[in-house]
Amino acid sequence: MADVEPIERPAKLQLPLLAASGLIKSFGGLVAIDHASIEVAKGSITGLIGPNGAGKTTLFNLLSNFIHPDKGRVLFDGEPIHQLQSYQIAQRGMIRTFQVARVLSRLSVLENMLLATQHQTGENFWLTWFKQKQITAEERQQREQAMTILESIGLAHMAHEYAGALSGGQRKLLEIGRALMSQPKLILLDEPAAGVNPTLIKQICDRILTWNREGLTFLIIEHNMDVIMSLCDRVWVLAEGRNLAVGTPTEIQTNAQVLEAYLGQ
Ligand SMILES: Nc1ncnc2c1ncn2[C@@H]1O[C@H](COP(=O)(O)OP(=O)(O)OP(=O)(O)O)[C@@H](O)[C@H]1O
Repeated sequence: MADVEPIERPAKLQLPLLAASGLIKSFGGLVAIDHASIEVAKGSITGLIGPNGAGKTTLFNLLSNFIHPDKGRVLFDGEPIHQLQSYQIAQRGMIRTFQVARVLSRLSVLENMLLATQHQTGENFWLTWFKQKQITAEERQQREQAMTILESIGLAHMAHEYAGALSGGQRKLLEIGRALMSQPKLILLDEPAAGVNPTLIKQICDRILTWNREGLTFLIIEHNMDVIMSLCDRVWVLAEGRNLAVGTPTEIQTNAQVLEAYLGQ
């Protein structure tokens, strides 16, 4: 019998890492998300833009199940996620950050990083008794991982400072660093450049590009168009809760409807 070539499965490979369709979400009488869809290709840096109040953060909340849609569905890595809690979604590899970075000010920078670690043996009382050696090794490994990430985001020298001492931009970096601790597949970043000085914005963008080259996928909400232009492969535009356009940054930049939506504001 002739050798049989292994069958490739391009269909599976081409599945978007994150795909949402037909999403609707109302708050009282206000339809914040109105039949919106979005796809994030594996390995991409995808942008989500739109005028103020367009529904970007609400869409993020729906994608990560922080709030539940009235209608529509979200698939992460090919699986529906509507029945999962936010922490279970995080365990599957999708982590989000917030417009205002959520760091614990009274904990050190390093402690903030360690809070993010998942599946810790030390969380189980009995294992704590029987597996003391393993816990110590695990904690050491997590501290090393945290310090490596802090190094890469330029915060290693502040590891033992209170997180409350960080600037707004440094808090954003810490939040991204903390997201990396659980080795996600996809990070949803809500305005990583907002309120951050230009030097730090450049540093954040460089880091995002490096992590992306290492295999991490990003979906980014951002008002800073330079950031969108320099980072994104594909950009989705939302206006009044609806999909307005999707394309490359250059296509979006010259799209008449998009310009009108922004200027109309
Ligand atoms: N929990 C809520 N209750 C009531 N209305 C809400 C709620 N969350 C969002 N909205 C409304 O939904 C609409 C979309 O808000 P959202 O914050 O998603 O927009 P956005 O595109 O992220 O805006 P921005 O760029 O200004 O952050 C707005 O009109 C907002 O006031």
